[in-house]
Amino acid sequence: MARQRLNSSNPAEQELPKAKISKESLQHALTLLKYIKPYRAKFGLGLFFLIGSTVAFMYIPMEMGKLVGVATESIKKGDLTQIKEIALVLFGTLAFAAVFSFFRILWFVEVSEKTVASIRKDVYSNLIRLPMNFFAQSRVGELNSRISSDLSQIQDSITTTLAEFLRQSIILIVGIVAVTIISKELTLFILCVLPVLILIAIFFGKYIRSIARKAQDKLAESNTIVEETLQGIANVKAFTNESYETNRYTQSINQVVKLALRGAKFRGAFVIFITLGMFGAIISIAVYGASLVHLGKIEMKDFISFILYTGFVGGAMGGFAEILAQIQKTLGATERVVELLGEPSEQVAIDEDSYKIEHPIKGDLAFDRVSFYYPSRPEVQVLNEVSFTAKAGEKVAIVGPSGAGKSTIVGQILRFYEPQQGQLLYDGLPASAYSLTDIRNQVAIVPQDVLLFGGSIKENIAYGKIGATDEEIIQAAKRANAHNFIMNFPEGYETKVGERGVKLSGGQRQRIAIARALLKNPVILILDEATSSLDSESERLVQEALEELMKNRTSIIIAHRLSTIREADKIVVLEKGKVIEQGTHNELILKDNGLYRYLSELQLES
Ligand SMILES: Nc1ncnc2c1ncn2[C@@H]1O[C@H](COP(=O)(O)OP(=O)(O)OP(=O)(O)O)[C@@H](O)[C@H]1O
Repeated sequence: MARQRLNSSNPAEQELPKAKISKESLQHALTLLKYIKPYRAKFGLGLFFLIGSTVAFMYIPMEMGKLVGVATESIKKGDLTQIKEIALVLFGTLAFAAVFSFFRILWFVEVSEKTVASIRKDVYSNLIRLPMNFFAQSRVGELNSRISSDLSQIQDSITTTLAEFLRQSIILIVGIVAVTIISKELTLFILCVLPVLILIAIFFGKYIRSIARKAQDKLAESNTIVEETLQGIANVKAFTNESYETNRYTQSINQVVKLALRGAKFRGAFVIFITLGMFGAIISIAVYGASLVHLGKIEMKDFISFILYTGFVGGAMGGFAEILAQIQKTLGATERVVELLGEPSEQVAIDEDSYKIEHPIKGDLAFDRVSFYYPSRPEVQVLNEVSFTAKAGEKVAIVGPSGAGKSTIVGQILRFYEPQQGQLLYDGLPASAYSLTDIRNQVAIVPQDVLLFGGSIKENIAYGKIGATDEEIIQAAKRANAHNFIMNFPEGYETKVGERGVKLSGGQRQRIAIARALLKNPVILILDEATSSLDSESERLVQEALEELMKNRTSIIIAHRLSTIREADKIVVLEKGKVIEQGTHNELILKDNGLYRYLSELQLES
């Protein structure tokens, strides 16, 4: 019978959308079957043991009936031998079924774990190679939870749903055959009554579950209030909005209670239905059967077997609704996973060899009339015929108001997106002449917001060069002015950072990122200057480290503070995706009505 979620405080199960059972959805499911293939022998054995244990269980009612018959006779005869024999057979069957069930579970779980592990690995390695555009259009958190719930659903199906489907089918077929052999009359009677009652129970159950789900959703909503307000507690306090938030939470909780109480009424009614309807039906069958026994139409032992088989058949009929729902959910999950596996990925290598540079770049970079819009927003032309060059070893700054397209230029250099028109040239050759991996291996970025991964400082620096030696890491940290502050932590380079580790200041994080970039030793360096300013000591340390990093390589600096780029070999001024000025600081500052001059004056004033 369908599992019920009766109480609003039960943990919220993620309700996965169901898919129609169609040729297409079944084909998707078949695509994933290739992952089971390596374990098909174990899977086959599991199936065999499943059939074995189910058939054994189905034999028990027959023997139980016999036991009752023999018991009646033994009173007359005064002999217990037959009872003992049947008891032995019953316990033997139980033991057989138990051992078979053990192996069935063991093997099904092994097959499902290994199968889903290979699917997980493939999904992840495909996901991580998808183009940026995919991530721009999907919400990463949602994607993550979707994949994990979809894969759990598939795993559940291999372990449980499939087994249950087979088990219940066997029970249903064997059960109906058994009751028909015992008494056609009684079978006809139950086949008229049972399906109707079960259908009512299924619909009733569904309705109750939908109310429970609404209560769950409401509860989740109220939890969001708690989460949001605790995360933004400083805001709540600063605006003295404690009572406003308390009211909002109270209202939300009251709605949960209202829905839960409504659900309770239906649950109560459901219990009435089960008591009167279901048990009433069982009693009716028993009374009808007893009258048949009385009339000598069936024997007592067959009557007992009949009642037991009826129980099994009823259970199997009820169980099918849930199994069908699970199958539909699995087909939905399969469709989404197959879709994800089929997304075209970028041509990047993900094996160890991918770190070898096949086609070295000297460092000349040129934008040649590059026009670009994000595929998700084709109506906004973000770069409009952008052209500029950076010779090997030069420092080129890109400046411009917010939204001018500076970060988009960074994305272009890293080849996150293809321009719709124009091209990028590396050492005079079009970007298409290089593999993506080669370009990205020779470009490094020190971003505005430095993301540190959960792990040690050492691991975070080594991210610039996987497999770097301790000596190389320390050297990079020293050159990045990071060694001293790292050594001030009791655990030095082993200090844990990231979400669960120590919090590093903005300047410290930047120096870690600089060390990372130094270790990567790129030909082209992109500096996305942080907008938030650092205190002067920190600023000096970061600036020094950056100077060290920029030595002997082409540097593209996305500058927010114009004071830092006076020495640049070239400044490219961008406005609404167009290059409107370019030249050195001294050239641009002399331009009357020039945007650079205007922006410089604006910053000087502030
Ligand atoms: N992934 C994206 N998808 C769609 N549009 C985007 C995307 N990223 C940026 N844009 C849009 O492209 C334009 C340029 O953005 P970009 O981030 O390149 O500007 P920016 O000069 O770096 O701005 P800021 O100085 O504020 O960082 C903006 O209109 C922005 O809304």
